[in-house]
Amino acid sequence: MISQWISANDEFIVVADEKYAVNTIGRIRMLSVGKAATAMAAASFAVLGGRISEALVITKEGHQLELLPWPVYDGGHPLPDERSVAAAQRVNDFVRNAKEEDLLLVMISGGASALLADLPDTIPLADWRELTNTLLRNGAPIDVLNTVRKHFSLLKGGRLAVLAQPAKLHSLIISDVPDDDLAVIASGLTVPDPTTWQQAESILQKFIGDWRLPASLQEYLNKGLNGGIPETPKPGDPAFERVRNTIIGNNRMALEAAALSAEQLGYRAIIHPVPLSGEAREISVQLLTQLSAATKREGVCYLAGGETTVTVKGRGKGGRNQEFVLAAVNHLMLHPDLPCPALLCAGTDGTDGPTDAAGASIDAGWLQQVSNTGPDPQPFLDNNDAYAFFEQTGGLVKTGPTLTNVMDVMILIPATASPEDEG
Ligand SMILES: O=C(O)[C@H](O)CO
Repeated sequence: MISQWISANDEFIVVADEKYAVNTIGRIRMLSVGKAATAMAAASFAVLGGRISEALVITKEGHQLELLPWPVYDGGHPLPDERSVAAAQRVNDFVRNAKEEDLLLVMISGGASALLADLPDTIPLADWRELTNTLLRNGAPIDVLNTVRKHFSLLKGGRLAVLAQPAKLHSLIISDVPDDDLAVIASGLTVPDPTTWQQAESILQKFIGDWRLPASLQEYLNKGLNGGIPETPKPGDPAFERVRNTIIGNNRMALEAAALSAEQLGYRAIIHPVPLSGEAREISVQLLTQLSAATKREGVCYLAGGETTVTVKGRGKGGRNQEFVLAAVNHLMLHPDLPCPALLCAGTDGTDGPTDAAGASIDAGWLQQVSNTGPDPQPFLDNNDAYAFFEQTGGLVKTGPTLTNVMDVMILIPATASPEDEG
């Protein structure tokens, strides 16, 4: 994707629809952050090579690529850790003190919000981790989570772009959020932020449940609400006049590529019209019921994308994709009259929750065997322990890090469907 969006000749560096005249720009510097950071950096290097005078790459552990000519640092994910604090400091040092003629290329992909813990001085990392964990476990969707992140931050919510002034800044962005909302992806590092302290407060009231905000966060919130901490920069802020943000990849592109593959295999591919969102176990059953009504269609492959959430009530291990498939298994076992489709649900980044699996998959043969020999999926579902269930039954999908990140993909082939070409 990068090579479609960046090109260079003796006169111009072209980034998306922006032409930067070589004789007017000084240094070209690059910051790449997120789960796709190393792949994006390597692809940019392939196009721009030595024209990039300096680069900083921040990614998740295990998402490294060898042979990058620049330093690559890890941050913690899904919960930020000390590495995320150091990474944020590095980013801060890297982008400030820019010169007017500099061009800062920023490669952004999902995961960056946790990889950078750009916390104000008064907020200890431990408090921040606890808050992030609580919001995640209580099923906060990404736009909600990132509204909070942007307000307790030194770089998010467009502040990185403000820090980089007066340089020209161009971000190329891979979206891993619903509707490709620029202000939500990676907490909108280079995008003006329409959200407010008041919204952050209502979200906290709604999503932290019985947990009490630690004093450091409560004090910071109160200060924000009372005007003691400036709001995030808003749309229309002149600081963004020299800033461009371009989305170069998203979930829809992955679904279209999957549809093409399915059609090459002889299926008729149908892309689900709405992105998946909501509680994984509920959406899974809704979709099964809806699509099983359509099982008379021969040779169909349904594809859906999006990102569900899990409200964690148990103590098990899993991720939203594994829980989605586990809920389907449970439903199918409770309704043996329903034909079992082939179903796969996985994160395109290769990681589902805090596990080493991308997701899970089942088919009729697998279900038959598990129905005969157990275990019963219900207790695993009650304990949010999808990983253990699929580990025992052989349903985990493991790809390892894919070095990209465009949310999740679900593939469902109804029981009666078969490819035109059996081969
Ligand atoms: O990093 C993040 O904020 C999420 O992956 C969404 O982009």
